Amino acid sequence: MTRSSVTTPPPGAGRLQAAPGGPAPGSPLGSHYGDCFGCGERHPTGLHLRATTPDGLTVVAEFTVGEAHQGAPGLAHGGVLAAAMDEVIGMSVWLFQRPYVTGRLETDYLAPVPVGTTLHLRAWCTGVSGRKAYLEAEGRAGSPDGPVAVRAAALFIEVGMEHFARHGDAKAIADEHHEYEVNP
Ligand SMILES: CCCCCCCCCC(=O)SCCNC(=O)CCNC(=O)[C@H](O)C(C)(C)COP(=O)(O)OP(=O)(O)OC[C@H]1O[C@@H](n2cnc3c(N)ncnc32)[C@H](O)[C@@H]1OP(=O)(O)O
Repeated sequence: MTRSSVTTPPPGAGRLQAAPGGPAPGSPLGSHYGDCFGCGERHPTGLHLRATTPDGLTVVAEFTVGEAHQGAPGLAHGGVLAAAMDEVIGMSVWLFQRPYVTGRLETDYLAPVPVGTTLHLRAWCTGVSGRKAYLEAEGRAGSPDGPVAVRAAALFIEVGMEHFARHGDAKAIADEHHEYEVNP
């Protein structure tokens, strides 16, 4: 991965620890919002990522490229592939058990991805320093051992739930996240 200094953990950064109350190894990770383009089951043309954590520390998911995801005819749009990277990395909020948002996302495209291809996605955390979490992801074509078609490195920033209430749809957040206190 060609990552920049912004997405490289600084010396002394901590490692991701399994959060108390976090998902057990083998658990499915739910959608954080039904209308999310990345994971929402209600989104008509979204990515419909379904994720699990094999070990409580990493996230794996699958995304099948559809007609609605094309850039060049018959091939996945690069922005859609970046969205898949963002989403599988973003699923790590379930491991942290705290809300984070993307601050920076860097993507390497290694091979074109035809419509109909299932990308096997994996995301892992490379370090945590204060509010900053450093994460990477890869998408392999066809199988978990297939060729790497896309890679990403990201800096995520921890926010409070009030971030979503203040800037977004406070009622939708409250409806889908009863376990959090939201103070718009
Ligand atoms: C309910 C759960 C929902 C989960 C959703 C997951 C969905 C998937 C992930 C997404 O797509 S999130 C949507 C896309 N991202 C955004 O909309 C974020 C927009 N940006 C912001 O809201 C703010 O810029 C942000 C919260 C990230 C930071 O603002 P703050 O005022 O809270 O913090 P600040 O600007 O002081 O930055 C904190 C630190 O992070 C650093 N930082 C922030 N953004 C950065 C950036 N882009 N590049 C490099 N460094 C960055 C910043 O330099 C600083 O470093 P230091 O502490 O060392 O000084």
